[in-house]
Amino acid sequence: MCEDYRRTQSNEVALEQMVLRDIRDLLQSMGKDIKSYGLPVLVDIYGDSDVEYKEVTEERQVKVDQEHLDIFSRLNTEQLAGFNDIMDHVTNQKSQIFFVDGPGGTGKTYLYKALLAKVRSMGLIAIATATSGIVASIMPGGRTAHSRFKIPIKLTHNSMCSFTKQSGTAELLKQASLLIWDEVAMTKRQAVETLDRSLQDIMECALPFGGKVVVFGGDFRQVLPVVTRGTRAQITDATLLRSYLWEKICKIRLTRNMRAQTDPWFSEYLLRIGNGMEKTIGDDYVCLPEDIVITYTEDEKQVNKLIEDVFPSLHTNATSREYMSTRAILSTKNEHVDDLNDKMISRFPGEEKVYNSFDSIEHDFQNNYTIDFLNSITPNGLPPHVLKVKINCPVILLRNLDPHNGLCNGTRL
Ligand SMILES: Nc1ncnc2c1ncn2[C@@H]1O[C@H](COP(=O)(O)OP(=O)(O)OP(=O)(O)O)[C@@H](O)[C@H]1O
Repeated sequence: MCEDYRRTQSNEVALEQMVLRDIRDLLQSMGKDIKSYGLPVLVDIYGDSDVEYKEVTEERQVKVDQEHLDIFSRLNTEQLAGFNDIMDHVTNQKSQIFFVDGPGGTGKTYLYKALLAKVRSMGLIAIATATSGIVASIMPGGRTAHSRFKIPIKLTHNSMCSFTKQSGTAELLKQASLLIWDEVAMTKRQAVETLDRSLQDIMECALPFGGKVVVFGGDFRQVLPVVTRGTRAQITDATLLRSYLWEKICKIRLTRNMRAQTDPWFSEYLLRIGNGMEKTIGDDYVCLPEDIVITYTEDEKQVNKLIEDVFPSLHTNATSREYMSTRAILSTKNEHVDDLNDKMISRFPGEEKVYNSFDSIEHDFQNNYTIDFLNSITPNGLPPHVLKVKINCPVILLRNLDPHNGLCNGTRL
């Protein structure tokens, strides 16, 4: 960064300020504050107020795609009813919370895109958020809910979002006509309740979310909030379903699977599993139909068959974007993912580049953890000690590097 600026700026002090400004912008896009990192002081020539209202300017600059405006004419009956109801509340500034309830593939994201485009095309502010960075990046101007609303990591029954009433975030929220939060089923209800309290505070209005039109979406058949070592009852208790807000929410139900339209049997089968209606063995296991199963054997043969079925003729197709972006092997455990990655990368054509991580332990004066041991473990969210890559092989980010430009945890490149 510094070297880039050095070409046009020789004054060291000015150079340092330019780099600091860039770092501040990057951190701000991830909802963080440069002041927390002990860096040299940034002398802001524009003054603090300009910086704070950057959130509003940025939001107003989100482009409205014609393609997203055109979605309106393609909405199915259920989506259209939801769209009209929400837009009625937005245009008439009537306070309401909605929950778009639909199993995977019923067009929830499709509906949000239509709403965002419509509200923004009217010159109003619509805020798009999701619980995970990857889903947030699918919506134009999308950000994770935690970063956009500055929700604290540690939540209690009376916690508040960490923005002040005078901040740019507060100003943005005050001006917003519509707030969307997707994948809310994965979020602890305390996070949603924190936003409710904070909005009531900044709007000085005792209505839910300070009188805003808020659209939640998600699917309780999919992933639920993570409660470390939590029991089933504790996990259920952490969901929005158990919040005081739930009964105040207007539900919009989507039932028509738009993704699997060509395979109605599969979409109905998925729905039966999600609704707990498919026969189970023991408590949790469902019986998969034989034609979608590769029988397990101890040797490597079946894993190789799985790879060949999903990635046929890999050598000839490895450089095809269409081929690589339309297939994936999912696994429930990281150790299986590492194993599959190893096999896939050795099959992938091209020269292999190997990168090793540098691991060390702080304050381990007795040398309890040897380097070999550190190298042998792959903690959640970190790549393995030996990372092998090849030109054109897909990679998935494990960090939110630049969410504003779509580089989030989970982005596939
Ligand atoms: N009315 C529609 N007309 C045509 N295509 C649609 C319609 N609604 C949704 N789709 C398409 O169906 C697919 C699934 O939609 P979408 O991703 O919005 O579903 P979702 O409910 O958000 O799914 P998930 O819960 O898995 O994220 C997408 O490819 C989308 O473009």
